[in-house]
Amino acid sequence: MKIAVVGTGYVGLVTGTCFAETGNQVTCVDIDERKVQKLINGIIPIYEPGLDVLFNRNTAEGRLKFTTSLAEGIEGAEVIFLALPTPPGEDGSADLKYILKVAGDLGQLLKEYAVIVDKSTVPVGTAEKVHDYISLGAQVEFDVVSNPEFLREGVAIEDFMKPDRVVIGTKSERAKAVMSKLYAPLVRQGNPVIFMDERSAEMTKYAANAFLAVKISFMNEIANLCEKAGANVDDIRKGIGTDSRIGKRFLFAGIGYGGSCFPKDVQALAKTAQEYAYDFQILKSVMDVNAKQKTKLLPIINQHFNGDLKGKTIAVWGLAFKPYTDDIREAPALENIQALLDAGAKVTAYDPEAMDNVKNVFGNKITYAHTSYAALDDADALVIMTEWPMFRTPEFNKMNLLLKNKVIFDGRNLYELDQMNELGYTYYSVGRETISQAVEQAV
Ligand SMILES: NC(=O)c1ccc[n+]([C@@H]2O[C@H](COP(=O)([O-])OP(=O)(O)OC[C@H]3O[C@@H](n4cnc5c(N)ncnc54)[C@H](O)[C@@H]3O)[C@@H](O)[C@H]2O)c1
Ligand SMILES: O=c1ccn([C@@H]2O[C@H](COP(=O)(O)OP(=O)(O)O[C@H]3O[C@H](CO)[C@@H](O)[C@H](O)[C@H]3O)[C@@H](O)[C@H]2O)c(=O)[nH]1
Repeated sequence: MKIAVVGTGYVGLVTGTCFAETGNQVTCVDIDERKVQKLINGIIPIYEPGLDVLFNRNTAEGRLKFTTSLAEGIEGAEVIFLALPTPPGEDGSADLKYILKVAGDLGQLLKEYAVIVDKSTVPVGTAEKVHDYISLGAQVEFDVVSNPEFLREGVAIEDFMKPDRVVIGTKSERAKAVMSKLYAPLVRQGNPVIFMDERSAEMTKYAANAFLAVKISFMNEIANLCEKAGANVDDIRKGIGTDSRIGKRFLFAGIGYGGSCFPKDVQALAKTAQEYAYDFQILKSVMDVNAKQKTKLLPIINQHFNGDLKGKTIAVWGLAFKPYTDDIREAPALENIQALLDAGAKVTAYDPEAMDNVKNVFGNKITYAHTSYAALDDADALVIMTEWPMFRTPEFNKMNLLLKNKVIFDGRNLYELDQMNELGYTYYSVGRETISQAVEQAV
């Protein structure tokens, strides 16, 4: 099948590459000329494990192409995916300007029937709006389908090629047949294609992300209560996660969720609720809890240094919003580093993939270490923000020689409490230990 993907960000690139891998002829379109030139030259602008192998194979075999021309990209395409940004507008709702601009352009350009697919995360009613915008110029028949994407960064290829489910929102039998054919190689027994109407598909995407954000925030609140009550959130996680009704995943307490999706999508769903005059209380709490959780370690760090961080050197391990990505959008590390700088501390940071992106934010305000150990050299304490696997089993002997003080503030609960005790570390983590009265007052 010939398909077009408009937008070559995370989702567009993965969608295009994976559909090329399943034998389709794919053209990806982006207005960013530099990005398109890079892609034509074989340079992938994002770090995503496994993407390079598929990308190289499919570009080499001519199934995956790139252009800045929408007209050229959609020529002869049976399916046109819109994988465009939907950032928060000023009021928190999803800004549809990128989607509706392309929809208007498509109306002028379509020469034969095509299925236009909203792959972006868009609020209820967007498929209808896209339909209206295309209709303004279209001389041919077309359908607009909502097909939200559920991939996670870092495991995007696996998520895309072996999806738990594929949600397709359309009432058109013709579009259903086209989409079923396209997804046939990806859906396995038990991992179904679920058909529904457009509005329900749009809402499904927000419901999924908001539910996961609720799950994480709930555990973060349990963790905060554990600290007061002298319980251990890791044990609680195991204790409840083994109940199949609850499930083991997304129960990890820490310093809150970040990334390009949960924060903006929870906010956008809250805005949708407001538009329909529905008071969605849980969402308001989730946003509130997460905002507090992201900077949870700061008062503890401050208290540890008796309220004086001036001149202290803090090593920070982990800058990306989660491991296996270089994405720093809404990463808790950014807010924490800024607060440490504001308090007069010096920051030496290390991340295996996200350093270049962080340099664009902090420039020379912080120091960038070449290795995780180099970041510790003469540091007064270590702060852990992202759970990259390499941080899980460090050589503590080496760390002991480099750190000025054996102090770790761990936002991701990487180490066992007993182990840290034995090693003689002052170790602060999330939800696993009664924090001292003094710190508790500061929190
Ligand atoms: N990133 C994720 O993990 C993820 C997962 C699921 C869903 N989503 C959703 O998918 C959508 C895209 O997310 P993303 O992270 O890939 O976005 P992104 O910002 O990384 O990429 C969007 C791309 O669209 C391009 N673009 C903008 N206007 C254009 C136009 N008129 N024509 C062609 N290209 C244009 C931009 O240059 C950019 O390359 C969002 O709605 C997001 O919420 C993202
Ligand atoms: O138990 C957990 C799991 C995750 N997180 C945090 O939650 C955030 C999001 O993690 P994750 O969901 O793995 O990353 P994303 O790539 O943002 O993926 C989410 O957002 C995408 C965009 O909408 C969806 O497609 C995915 O299904 C959805 O998981 C990160 O900051 C994680 O550190 C926790 O704090 N605890």
